[in-house]
Amino acid sequence: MQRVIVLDNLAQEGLDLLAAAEGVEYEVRIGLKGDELREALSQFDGAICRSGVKITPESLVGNSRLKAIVRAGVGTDNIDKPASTRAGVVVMNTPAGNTLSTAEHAIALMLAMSRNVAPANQGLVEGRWDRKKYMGTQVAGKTLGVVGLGRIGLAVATRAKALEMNILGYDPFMSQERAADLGIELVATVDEMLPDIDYLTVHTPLTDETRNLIDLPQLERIKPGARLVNAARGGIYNEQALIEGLKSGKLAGVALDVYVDEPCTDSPLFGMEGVVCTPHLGASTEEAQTQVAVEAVGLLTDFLLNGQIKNAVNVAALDAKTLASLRGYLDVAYRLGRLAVGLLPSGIASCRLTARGEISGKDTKLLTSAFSCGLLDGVFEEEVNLINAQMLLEDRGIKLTTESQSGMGAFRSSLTAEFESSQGVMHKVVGTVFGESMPRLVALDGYRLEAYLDGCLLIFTHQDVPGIIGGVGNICGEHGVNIAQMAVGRAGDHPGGEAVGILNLDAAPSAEALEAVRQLPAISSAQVIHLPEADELPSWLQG
Ligand SMILES: NC(=O)c1ccc[n+]([C@@H]2O[C@H](COP(=O)([O-])OP(=O)(O)OC[C@H]3O[C@@H](n4cnc5c(N)ncnc54)[C@H](O)[C@@H]3O)[C@@H](O)[C@H]2O)c1
Ligand SMILES: O=C(O)CC[C@@H](O)C(=O)O
Repeated sequence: MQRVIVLDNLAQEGLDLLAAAEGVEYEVRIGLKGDELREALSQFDGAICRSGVKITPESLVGNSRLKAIVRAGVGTDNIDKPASTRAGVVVMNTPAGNTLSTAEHAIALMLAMSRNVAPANQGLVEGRWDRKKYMGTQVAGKTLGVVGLGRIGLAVATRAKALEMNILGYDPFMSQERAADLGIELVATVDEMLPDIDYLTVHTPLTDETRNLIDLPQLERIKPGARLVNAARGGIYNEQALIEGLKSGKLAGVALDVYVDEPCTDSPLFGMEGVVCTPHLGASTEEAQTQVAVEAVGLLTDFLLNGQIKNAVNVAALDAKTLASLRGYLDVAYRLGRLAVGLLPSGIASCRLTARGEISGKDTKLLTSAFSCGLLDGVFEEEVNLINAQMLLEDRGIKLTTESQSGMGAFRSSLTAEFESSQGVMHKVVGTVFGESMPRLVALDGYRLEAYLDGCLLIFTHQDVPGIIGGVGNICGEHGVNIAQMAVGRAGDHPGGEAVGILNLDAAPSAEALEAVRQLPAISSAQVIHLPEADELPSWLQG
């Protein structure tokens, strides 16, 4: 049973879907923080939240169960993404469900601010008929600056055009042509638009570039009497600068839905003339909440039940079809990682994974992650998976590079892993898939062979002389160890040189048997490496 925790208010339609999902059970626990949140998260496989709960690094400490957090909404700034990735937790969001509602809210704030809707209403509530006091301003014919022309920014621009406003836009990821098609005049910097705008609205995420995008220096440049709207994220406008801009008269109005610290119930901006504020209501419509809740539940159940990753913000997308088509090679990559650790048990400093043939056109990042999982499995208390493996490898300073070569070589597809210890000991192994799903080792340190890539492997190097296989086979027989398959490989086509042998054994040989193999004349080294059987594979590899 997959257990899901709902950490913020979620529309009933989403909860109904969770209740109906087979193999899933859920609990709603709102308002958690600190130790309570950490303990709760450790008992669930998936979590759904909005912007209320804060998923901090501390809240994920020691958590080996949680696999995914889905944000029912756009902004994931309340979820620590690096900490989630490190903990192997995929973070997904529902980016489109609340676009129109938020755009409408930005427009509503702009109009309410222009026509003094909030104070005029308050005047009536207090018994005043103040028709002179609340002289407004018309938006038609005015210029609106839109910073951030993504989903919401464009929806705001379209609506503002319908209100007969002129639109100046700024977004480094928008082309002149596309902007012109939408009737937006694109400018090269925010500074450039400031002297020309009557209204400004921002629709970017809060990042290092957008934090304090509008501060005192920008207010110097802005057209006197400008009105500012923020329904994106608190902090894009510097709140202190807004206060000073209003006090000096440089700004005629400010409309905010979002704040630096939320919840925010006490701000010097509240009650100032020209200011209208709402408590983060952009997405608070029945339509938006139903849509994001339904989408969030779909994303989480698809992931927990089928391994499908969509709308992830900390890892690449992974649909069920890609996962199925790659499963055989993910398995080989994982096993080559395990084999690498077996061959270099004292530690690996760097490795290179090369995908050859048909597989080179597939998602090599995923193959690299699977190989990294093989390298690190069992090293940490937490589960290592496709989400966190590469980051954990980087944390430990292990260099891993990936290459793709479209040429096929001897196999339609193969994966080559080369790895080196910090003492300079190197190995090179090549794996492929036989049939649909049979992982095979087809080369070891330049020796061509064909060995199973699972269970117990007895690997020995020897002089290529008669009697070696017989000698090793006799020792196994004497010690009651059954040989499932054997493979020998020589470096070139000529006998008599160095060779390698691999026996796939049904059980691990005793230390005594291994020592007896080592003592055979012409054997130069022998070691036993355990690779996982099908039922020992990590959950993400089990189909
Ligand atoms: N008030 C609410 O309830 C509410 C609801 C939904 C979304 N939001 C917020 O609205 C914002 C926009 O959401 P969206 O769905 O449109 O996101 P989006 O990803 O579709 O668009 C963001 C745009 O910002 C642009 N951008 C990034 N950095 C920029 C920069 N330095 N300067 C200019 N443009 C930059 C990007 O190129 C992108 O086009 C987000 O911060 C989101 O969290 C708020
Ligand atoms: O959950 C909410 O209501 C806030 C939504 C909004 O800030 C978002 O980023 O999607």
